[in-house]
Amino acid sequence: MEYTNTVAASKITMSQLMLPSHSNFSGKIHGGYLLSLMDQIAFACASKYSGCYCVTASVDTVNFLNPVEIGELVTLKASVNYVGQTSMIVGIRVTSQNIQTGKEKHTNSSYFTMVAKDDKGNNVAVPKLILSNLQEVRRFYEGVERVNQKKKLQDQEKILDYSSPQAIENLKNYNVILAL
Ligand SMILES: CCCCCCCCCCCCCCCC(=O)SCCNC(=O)CCNC(=O)[C@H](O)C(C)(C)COP(=O)(O)OP(=O)(O)OC[C@H]1O[C@@H](n2cnc3c(N)ncnc32)[C@H](O)[C@@H]1OP(=O)(O)O
Repeated sequence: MEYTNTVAASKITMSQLMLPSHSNFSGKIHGGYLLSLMDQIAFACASKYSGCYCVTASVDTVNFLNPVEIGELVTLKASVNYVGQTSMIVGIRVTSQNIQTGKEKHTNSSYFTMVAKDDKGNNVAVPKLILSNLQEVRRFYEGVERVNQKKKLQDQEKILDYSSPQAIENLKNYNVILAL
């Protein structure tokens, strides 16, 4: 029988009350703490989907859209959006709610690439992803695009000769002073 799983089966929601011990010097919740929560839910989501221990291979841009206050309830939602052979892209959305007023704000979103491992630490194949609706199809194609963009960026980094006369000349378009 084919080794499969659904997006729905990968879904996880996690909520946590923000305590004073999670705050930074300005009294807001520390961004690093939120990143750690995002890594935890990415791990849980990928492990739940694949049935394996998983490691974080990469974290895409994480924008901090709104500060989180002490006493707010932070909720993270995650699902597997894309699978390769051994990797999975987990989409994560973070919101924060003032419990007294009920007012909710979107604080972060990001995509974590997780890789499944076997007991010996070797990368291992993940289940084929069953896409059950058009939203899941859209998210899958967004994952395809992320993988392609990353490959393109890696190729460009290999091609760029930063010491070429053109590259040196081009620096005048930036806010830098060349002092070699
Ligand atoms: C025993 C039970 C205990 C339970 C206890 C629970 C504790 C619960 C605590 C929870 C807390 C959270 C826990 C989080 C888990 C960590 O925090 S893990 C720590 C941080 N991460 C690491 O240490 C990973 C270290 N790196 C590696 O292991 C390997 O380099 C990697 C990332 C798996 C890549 O494997 P590789 O063999 O070098 O490379 P390769 O075969 O080219 O790539 C394999 C796949 O990864 C993809 N990939 C590789 N690099 C990248 C990249 N940079 N970007 C995107 N994709 C990539 C490839 O495209 C490929 O995808 P597929 O085509 O197979 O789908």
